Amino acid sequence: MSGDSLLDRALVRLEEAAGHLQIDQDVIEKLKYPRETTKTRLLIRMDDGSRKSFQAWRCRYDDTRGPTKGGIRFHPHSTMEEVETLAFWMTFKCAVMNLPYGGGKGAVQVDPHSLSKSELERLSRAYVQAFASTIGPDRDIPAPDVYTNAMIMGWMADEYSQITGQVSPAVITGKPISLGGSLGRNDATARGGFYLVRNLASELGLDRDHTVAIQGFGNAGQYYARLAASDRNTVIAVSDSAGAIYRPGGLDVEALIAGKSSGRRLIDMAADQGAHAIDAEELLSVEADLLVPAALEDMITADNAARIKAKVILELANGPVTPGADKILNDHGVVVLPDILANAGGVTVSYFEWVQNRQGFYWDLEEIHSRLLKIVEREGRAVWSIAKERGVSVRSAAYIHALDRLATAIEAHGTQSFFAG
Ligand SMILES: NC(=O)c1ccc[n+]([C@@H]2O[C@H](COP(=O)([O-])OP(=O)(O)OC[C@H]3O[C@@H](n4cnc5c(N)ncnc54)[C@H](O)[C@@H]3O)[C@@H](O)[C@H]2O)c1
Repeated sequence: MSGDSLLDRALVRLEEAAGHLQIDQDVIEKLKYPRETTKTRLLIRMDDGSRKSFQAWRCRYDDTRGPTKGGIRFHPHSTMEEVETLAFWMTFKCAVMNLPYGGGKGAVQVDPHSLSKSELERLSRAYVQAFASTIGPDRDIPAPDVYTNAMIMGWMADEYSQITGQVSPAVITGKPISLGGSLGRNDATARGGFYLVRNLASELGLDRDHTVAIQGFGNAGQYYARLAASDRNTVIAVSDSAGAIYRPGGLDVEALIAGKSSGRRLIDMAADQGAHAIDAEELLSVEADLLVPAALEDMITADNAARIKAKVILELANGPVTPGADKILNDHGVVVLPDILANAGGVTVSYFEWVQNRQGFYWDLEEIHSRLLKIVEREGRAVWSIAKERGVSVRSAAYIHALDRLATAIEAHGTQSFFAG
């Protein structure tokens, strides 16, 4: 665990948490490595008749607490190590929320924007053909991640049903509503984070009308902006991959969302909003009470952490703060609400989708929201109490909470597998 890869850095959190619990070394040994990672190349026919192949992976990191669960990412820079790290985080995220799942993740190394819609469909179906015996409603349940969406999940569910000869909507979550998707999945990640902040607001020192800066204006970022604005918070800065805009008096969130859906970049909307276009990096250091990273990993590092002025960071993205940055933020009194808790609303509503598919009875939106609220408040409070009682960061507390559950489950499974091989 001495290296500096993404997975090494993720494992630092495991070691830290283990130091606070009386845990058998066997448990740590089991959680240090993925259970299985399958790598393959997907060969598809392109529209011009040529054939092209793409590297693809599926990792089932740990299934002690239930079938593995985690999204599929389509990204040109995806690597096996990234997939395994994301699967590790999913293992802990499901445990923090007490969902009956282990952690998994998948990816295809592709720039999906370079494919036509029919090429994208062939690639999505090829993924399921390749991993048909890995995934399954009781084995491994994918979902959307960066650059994948409900349409892709619909194609994948359909392909799986054709292969197995059965309608199996519970094999995948994040599907279109017409194919068994759940109400409330679209904004679930942002909503979970929003409920967490609202519930802990007085402990965090955030007033009702606090100011917010959001890095990344995709699914998670846009929905967070909308929820925050509707609760009288003021969204003062937002960024996408092209740059950031800042208006101390507040931005018109709905106009920005409408502009993004018609393909405009945020910086092109600065003038309409009376906002300044600023460098993407500058967004991190604006005078906002709450900073919401909602883009990609490793955005807040030891190089820029000291410039952050926010009191609280809500990690809607996975892994946006490096361990080096964590230390600086901690020293500066910035509270980080960690990804495995802050963005777990998405997997929680995915869990609701799976439950509804299996029972064949569908809930209304009010029921989804109230069940999500209950789980976020229960686990958020539990994590906060651990942080206060033990005098540790909220991140360490979330890992301690999750590791305790994982260790109990690993021990409950018994030791037979230790002797089998
Ligand atoms: N969508 C979910 O349900 C969900 C659930 C859990 C975690 N997450 C995590 O949230 C993050 C965002 O996911 P998403 O679904 O919103 O993705 P998305 O693709 O919809 O949006 C990503 C956004 O980040 C922006 N971006 C990329 N690079 C940037 C940079 N350098 N600076 C500023 N902005 C940049 C993009 O322009 C885009 O606006 C990821 O880390 C993902 O793993 C998402």
